[in-house]
Amino acid sequence: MSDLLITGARLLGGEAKDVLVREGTIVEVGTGLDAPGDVERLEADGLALLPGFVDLHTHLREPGREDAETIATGAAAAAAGGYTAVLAMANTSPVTDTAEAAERVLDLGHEAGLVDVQPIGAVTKGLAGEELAELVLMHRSRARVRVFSDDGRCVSDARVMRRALEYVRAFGGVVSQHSQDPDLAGPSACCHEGELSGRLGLPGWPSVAESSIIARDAQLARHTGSRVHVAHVTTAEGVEVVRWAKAQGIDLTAEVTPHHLLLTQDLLSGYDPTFKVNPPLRPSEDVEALRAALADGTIDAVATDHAPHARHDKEHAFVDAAFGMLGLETAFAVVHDTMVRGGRLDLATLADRMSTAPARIAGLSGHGSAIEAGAPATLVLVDTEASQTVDAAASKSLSRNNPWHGMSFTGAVHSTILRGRVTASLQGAS
Ligand SMILES: NC(=O)N[C@@H](CC(=O)O)C(=O)O
Ligand SMILES: [Zn+2]
Ligand SMILES: [Zn+2]
Repeated sequence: MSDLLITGARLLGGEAKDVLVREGTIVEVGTGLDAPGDVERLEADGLALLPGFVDLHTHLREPGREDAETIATGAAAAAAGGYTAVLAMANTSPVTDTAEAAERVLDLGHEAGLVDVQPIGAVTKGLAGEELAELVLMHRSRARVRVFSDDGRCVSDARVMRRALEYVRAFGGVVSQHSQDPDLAGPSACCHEGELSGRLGLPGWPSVAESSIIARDAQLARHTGSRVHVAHVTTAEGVEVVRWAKAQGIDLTAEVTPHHLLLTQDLLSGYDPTFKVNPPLRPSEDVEALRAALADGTIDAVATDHAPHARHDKEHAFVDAAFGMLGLETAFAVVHDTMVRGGRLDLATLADRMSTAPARIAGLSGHGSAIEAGAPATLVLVDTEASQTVDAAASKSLSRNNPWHGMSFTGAVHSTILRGRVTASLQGAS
């Protein structure tokens, strides 16, 4: 591998520096650096250099639904979005509930070679919510699984959740919970419960279905001395419970999606299934609470919940369409435009929320590191001035359920670098 010299990049949006990379590792950060011999140059004047993004919540559809996404196409979308690692949710077919299944996902990620694909293990066998999956064997496998989730479904049985937390505590694992009390918000609930759901005649999904599960899980985390991560928090009530739990010293972290940071429930009035997602889009007061919580650190991380779906699963009447939207390629633009240009976050804090914090939550080494000599060259260059209009047809994803199509944002990923290798660039992957 040739050396790589990145010149003139603003580190975390601050001072301009040159970064010299050898054998995938940063060897020098300074000014006026030069490298003799075989060196690939990346002129980064005016661009900002951040640690590569880490997505705690990605749905790749392999195995089982390779018509919607494969590990290779999802990895390409991730690299285009500035990601250097993604955690692949377990709700595939078959479910990632064994050591072999987890190793298979890991190996397919290696073959694709564009981002580190770290499998998430199911909490329960077949996501059925009853019998625990092979948590310890998945952890001991080559995949070293540390994050477990039945995402798509809530681990609603408190006894099962308690036992899962006891098991993962032994090796520093974490349970990522899809917080949706199925008795309060059943499988057809698809619109925030309120005046709008009544007017549209759509089954309601009340905020308390989220906040009550977060509260219960916080209590279980305290009781077991274990760790819970709240997937896709979407409501002001949910944020309030997360804030309370942290104030008690409970080991709990939370993530928010780009779509819940920007889009609101009003988009549902046209019954366009592109905007059908679980949990549903919420009113603007919730969006405001989520932005404030991400800014003040109550919410630790941004996670995409990238959820590709084939046309024939999405193009139905609203109530019958699949839940979920694409997110990997647009996450930085949406978060930058909403939070950084919105004056709520600086670039260094964005890097924490999109890289350092998620890497820490997932226990993923080699990602989210400080940009200094000795660290892996796992980085993203972003252009904070570039404006772009999203074109669904240009996506690397196999699916087209893109709620951002036609929208314009300021902020774009310029190049993604995984251990010294450019995995995506504005000009296409090299
Ligand atoms: N978010 C979604 O709307 N859908 C996810 C499942 C999930 O994250 O709950 C999916 O797998 O399609
Ligand atoms: Zn979910
Ligand atoms: Zn999900």
